[in-house]
Amino acid sequence: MQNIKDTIRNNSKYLRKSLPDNTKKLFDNIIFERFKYNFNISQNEIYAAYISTSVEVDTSKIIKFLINNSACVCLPIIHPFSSNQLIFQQIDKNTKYSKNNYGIKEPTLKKSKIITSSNIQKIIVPLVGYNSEGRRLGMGGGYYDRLYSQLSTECVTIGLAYDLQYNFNFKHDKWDMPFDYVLTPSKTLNWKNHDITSK
Ligand SMILES: Nc1nc2c(c(=O)[nH]1)N(C=O)[C@@H](CNc1ccc(C(=O)N[C@@H](CCC(=O)O)C(=O)O)cc1)CN2
Ligand SMILES: Nc1ncnc2c1ncn2[C@@H]1O[C@H](COP(=O)(O)OP(=O)(O)OP(=O)(O)O)[C@@H](O)[C@H]1O
Repeated sequence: MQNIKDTIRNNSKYLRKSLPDNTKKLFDNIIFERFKYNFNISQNEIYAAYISTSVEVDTSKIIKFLINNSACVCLPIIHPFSSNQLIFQQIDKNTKYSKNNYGIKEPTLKKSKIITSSNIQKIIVPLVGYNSEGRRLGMGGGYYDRLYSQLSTECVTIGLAYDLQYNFNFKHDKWDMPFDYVLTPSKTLNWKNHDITSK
């Protein structure tokens, strides 16, 4: 039997998929504008982002913007043997890419470019759903939950989402990643002083 979290996850995935292409493009642009408005990028600031799939908020403009503004940008790679762990790797114009087991594009592993997770200053995170307390529901692999305990306490967590990804019924587990910000087409949500006992 499916548990409640999986049912909510499937429902949010279904809603996310239902956005018409042109609406999605419009929303992605608004979220990009919101990102530029809310975050001042300093030179060499270490940003982690993700390469979006066709149903996720498009990150391509944000990544280009960060690079053009001299941030250090790193992207996740699924660890080749340590299960459900992510490695972050700095990208530049010479970076080669391959697809992981889920068919998601990621940088091809190059040891000299790995960034230690505790050095990430701001992290842009993919999500399936979020709740009113700013907790994240992901794809179900626990990748970002495990990562969270490796991040610095100063690291700013930023979710990018469509408004329909808000889920009133999602009762988070204690390990679910807390967001400092979630940017949606209609709002910039900000949770200050998260009451987190798991970190
Ligand atoms: N763009 C992006 N990159 C990411 C993540 C993400 O959510 N989005 N991840 C966040 O953790 C990690 C990959 N985690 C994943 C965990 C499970 C599935 C998965 O079950 N995929 C299904 C099909 C997708 C679906 O059901 O919609 C499959 O492969 O059968 C995919 C990715 C790392 N990179
Ligand atoms: N810090 C952790 N250490 C070990 N296991 C964990 C940790 N966090 C979560 N898990 C395990 O990972 C599994 C998936 O968790 P969950 O359903 O919350 O994933 P998710 O956040 O939706 O996925 P993802 O982060 O990959 O998008 C759960 O069975 C949970 O027990």
